[in-house]
Amino acid sequence: MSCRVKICGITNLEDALQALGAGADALGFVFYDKSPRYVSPDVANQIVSQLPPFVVPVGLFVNAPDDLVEQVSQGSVRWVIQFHGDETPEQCESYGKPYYKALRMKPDVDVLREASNYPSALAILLDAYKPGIPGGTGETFNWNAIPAQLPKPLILAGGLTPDNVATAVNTVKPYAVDVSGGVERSKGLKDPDRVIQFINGAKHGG
Ligand SMILES: O=C(O)c1ccccc1NCC(=O)[C@H](O)[C@H](O)COP(=O)(O)O
Repeated sequence: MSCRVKICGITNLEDALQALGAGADALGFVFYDKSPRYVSPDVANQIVSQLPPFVVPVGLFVNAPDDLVEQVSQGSVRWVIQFHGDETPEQCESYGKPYYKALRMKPDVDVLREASNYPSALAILLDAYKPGIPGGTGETFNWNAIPAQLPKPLILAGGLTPDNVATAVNTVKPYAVDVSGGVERSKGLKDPDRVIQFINGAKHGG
């Protein structure tokens, strides 16, 4: 089975449909208002209502208030939630929705221990750590620090690009890869050619 691809930071329908046409499996929508990729719940739910079947829309939150998560979730039964902040396992479970937990690769992080704290997560996403920026850093991290036996499917993120994604997939062998900045033409807008190159690299080695 080839590696799955999540294109994150979708802000408009055109980019969503282009990514799906190129073979994306999941689309990420950032509900963190300090991000240049922020999208409002209304716009995101409007986009999700026009997606074809067999596509996973992923709503991304960073220590968000309950009412924001609920407002988004109630817009469509299709949402999977990606918790990208310091949310506890209890918070992640409290919405009754399937979820991914993102862990940032701080130098001293015990990934196995952290990941095992979220037994109800569908997957664990590993992302680069940059103080003050919770995600979308455009930076890679040391893939050798990823434990071989994670308890959940791994989504690899952080600084992936059309140039390094095939190496990342061959080295780490993740369940899926996740990209934002590496396939943009400007913050929040995707570059169709880079999206195609990235997905080909992830699924077919370039
Ligand atoms: O993308 C953002 O702006 C963002 C902001 C705050 C929290 C998370 C964010 N993105 C999460 C993602 O899933 C990104 O795809 C992931 O961090 C990788 O980003 P990049 O290094 O730009 O590919």
